[in-house]
Amino acid sequence: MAQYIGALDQGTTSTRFMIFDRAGHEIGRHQLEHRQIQPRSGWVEHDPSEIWENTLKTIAVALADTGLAPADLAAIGITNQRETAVLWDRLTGEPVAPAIVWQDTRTDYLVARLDAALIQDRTGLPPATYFSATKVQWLLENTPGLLARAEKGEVLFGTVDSWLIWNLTGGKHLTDVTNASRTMLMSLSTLDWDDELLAIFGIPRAMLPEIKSSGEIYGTADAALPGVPIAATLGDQQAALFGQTCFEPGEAKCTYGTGGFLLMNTGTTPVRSSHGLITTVAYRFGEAAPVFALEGSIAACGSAIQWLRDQVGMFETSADSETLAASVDDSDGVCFVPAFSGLYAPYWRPDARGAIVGLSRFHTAAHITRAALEAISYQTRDVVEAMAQDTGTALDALQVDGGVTANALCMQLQSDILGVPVSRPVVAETTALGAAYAAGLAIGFWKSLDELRANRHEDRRWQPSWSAERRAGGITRWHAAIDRTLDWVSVS
Ligand SMILES: Nc1ncnc2c1ncn2[C@@H]1O[C@H](COP(=O)(O)OP(=O)(O)O)[C@@H](O)[C@H]1O
Ligand SMILES: O=P(O)(O)OC[C@H](O)CO
Repeated sequence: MAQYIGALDQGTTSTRFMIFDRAGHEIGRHQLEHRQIQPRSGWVEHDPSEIWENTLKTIAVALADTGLAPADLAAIGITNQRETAVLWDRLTGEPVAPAIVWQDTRTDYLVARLDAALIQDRTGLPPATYFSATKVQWLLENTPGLLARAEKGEVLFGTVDSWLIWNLTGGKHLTDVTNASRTMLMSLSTLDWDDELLAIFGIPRAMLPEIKSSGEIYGTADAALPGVPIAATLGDQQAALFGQTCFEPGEAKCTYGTGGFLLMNTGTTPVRSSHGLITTVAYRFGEAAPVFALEGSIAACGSAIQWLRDQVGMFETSADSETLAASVDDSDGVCFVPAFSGLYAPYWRPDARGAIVGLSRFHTAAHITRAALEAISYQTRDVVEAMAQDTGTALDALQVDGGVTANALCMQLQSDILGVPVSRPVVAETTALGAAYAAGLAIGFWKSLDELRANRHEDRRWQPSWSAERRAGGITRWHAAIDRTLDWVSVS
């Protein structure tokens, strides 16, 4: 058998192809950013063709840089930004519209009309612009002739995993159950598309992909990787949970990328949240029982840093945020709530918008940047609290990963604000690693979950240093700042 497994990680900001060996060590990678297209306030789009072109380039360069051939890969796994909706023409394979990205809020008026109890009960998701269903509905209602073509099966829908599999295999229309669970169209009890939901959103079944498990051979990649089996697909947050080897109920991780996502494995029984969390599918291998997770999704995490960098111009690179924030001892009472797309978990307030409060003439870019790092940590604390209330178990440490965890100050603040240790693994690219692990397990490259667990090694651990009084004061001020962001826009 070939000695390596590949992972294609198509994230909100960038696309990367990574290659791992049997010990879970990274052998090589290539990564390319794509454009964040924001034609109007609240709209966020990606160009599906650009994403596909970047996919081909990252695969080619990663192979060239490592001197490997496709035949050296035993399989690849795919992992992707979730919820983002892509529609394309079945005959030409061309996108029929820009992809509507998970952060996009243009469909808030459609969400406001939904029966929240029905949606939540059927899908495990609180109705929100975040999920795919209203994005597809919006495209069908606002593109002349599209609905008629979709009804005839001429126009297809998929989340980004489906788009990539379609292109990699030359025309298979599939998704996996973790991605399907984010569309707001799948029943959590049948794990199939739900006819009543399809009717509510006006989405023809003919345009939907077939729902497969997260780990099985879907086909071989004829483009870019001739002959290599595609053996796993998971949404990126579920892949990170898997890559962090959270295989047992109660094990959790938090990934800090463009958004922030805390997932806890809840075993083979879905746990319903009473505190603003999502019930989602964590993974399923073949016909085995599905494993579920509780998730706290935070809309803006690294994107708050990107915003200060790109829109406001406070620093040159994301890494500079750490140096700038470290130049002051604290945020001196400044709070930054990056509710750019409203607030997700545990608040689910589409009417909220971002705010920086507590400013005086004394404050500088350093205080605001430090407040952004604190906000990432306070938002995470809010979902950790909700998780503790739902499960009755408090976390005794937090496993972290994702781009923002390169920021040691942010991780120290996270430990201070949570009051528990924060642990980052040696392989911080746990999303890609999780997709590789799932693919490797599906083809027998790795034999057991225990073998994968033995590969996890801690790189760095941060210990809490704040007094309980300081922590309590910070949390009170954070919640006061949250209150000031609410009721800012009308969503009906
Ligand atoms: N040193 C850093 N400090 C703070 N934020 C960072 C740092 N490095 C990267 N980021 C942020 O991390 C995000 C990218 O993380 P990544 O895990 O690649 O995200 P995604 O999967 O969403 O594309 C960006 O928003 C970037 O601004
Ligand atoms: O691209 P990321 O890592 O920010 O993840 C995006 C999530 O999948 C959205 O639900």
